[in-house]
Amino acid sequence: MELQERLALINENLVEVLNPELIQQPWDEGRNPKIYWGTATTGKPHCAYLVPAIKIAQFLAAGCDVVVLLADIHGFLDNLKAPVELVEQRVEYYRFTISALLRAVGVSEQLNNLTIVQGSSYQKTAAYVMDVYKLSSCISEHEAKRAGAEIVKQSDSAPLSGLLYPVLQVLDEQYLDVDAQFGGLDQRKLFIAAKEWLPKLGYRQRAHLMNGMVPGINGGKMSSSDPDSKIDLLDPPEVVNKKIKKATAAPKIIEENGVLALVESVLLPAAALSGRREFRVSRDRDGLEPLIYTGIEKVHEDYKNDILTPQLLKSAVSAALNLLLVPIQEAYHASPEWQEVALKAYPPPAKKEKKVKQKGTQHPGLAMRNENIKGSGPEETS
Ligand SMILES: N[C@@H](Cc1ccc(O)cc1)C(=O)O
Repeated sequence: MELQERLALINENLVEVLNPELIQQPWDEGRNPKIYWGTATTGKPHCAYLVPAIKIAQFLAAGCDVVVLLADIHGFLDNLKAPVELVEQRVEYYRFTISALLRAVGVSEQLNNLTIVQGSSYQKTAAYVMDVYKLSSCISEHEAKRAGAEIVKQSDSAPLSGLLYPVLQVLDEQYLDVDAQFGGLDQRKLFIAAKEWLPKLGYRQRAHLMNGMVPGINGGKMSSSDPDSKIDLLDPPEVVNKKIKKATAAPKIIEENGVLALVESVLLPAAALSGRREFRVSRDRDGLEPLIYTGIEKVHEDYKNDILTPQLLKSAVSAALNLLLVPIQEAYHASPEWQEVALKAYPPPAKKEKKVKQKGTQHPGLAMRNENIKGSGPEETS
């Protein structure tokens, strides 16, 4: 592949790249650029994870070396989104899910230029920990807070660990020995911090590659705590169909349309990876020829003109998404280990006892017992 072709594949669908020259430089020096993507092992990965998975497939296809970081320590640094006692199971759940996800977009795990690394495997070494202390002493509390503002959950009584979160993420670039970090646009403040902070310890700056955020299927932010705003990778077809049917997709309006966003950032690029960039909308029910799209521009145009109606769009998106999820769900159902880890990593909420109406003085102490039952379920994560 020509260099220009490789760079085009790396940059496809990215919204911003900082220091792009650092991607090309390794090739000039006769080696492959090494790019990493990190994910904190918190809530169950959902459909939006298809976006980084597709980018990773493209980086590999362009001849880059890729590291996927399962950031387990980050999982609890951020407000205990993954409670400490569940962290190990969450990493295993992510390992199964991310591997299946990558296979679903055509990445073979046998590739020797793809490595999956668990954060705690090196983030507890003496050298790394010493660098955490050193870096913490050269940046201000304010800078650490600003760097994590869009990623770390903000609250009035935020734990100190939220300030360490960006420090560790920045050091990961050095310790994973990469040329670039890839992530969503929400990582931007942290990426800028990495550029500024690494040289303070005498380490080199890295390139940063950012993809746009995929809106939730309700048009707003995709949130793990609102099950209707996102589609779980293991949601069976009927659930996917139901969620998409309920999704916001105003006729003729392409802005904030989460269903159209799925076509643009997931379905078309995934189809391209499998060899044919095509999004097909069946119109059998109306006895018409299918609409076949090879790019998002025409999809938008037809949507604005109501040739592609919300109803047609939704059923085509459901069908294509379900097809993409088949291999992931097959892998899950074929793996008792994965199923077992799912239960341990995300224990079903403890059943709440039925609240009994207080009946005056005949039942003393009841109010207090009911108070104690409150909040006994496991942590909600996002
Ligand atoms: N900040 C990333 C996770 C991450 C953690 C550590 C890293 O080194 C890189 C990425 C997220 O929001 O999911």
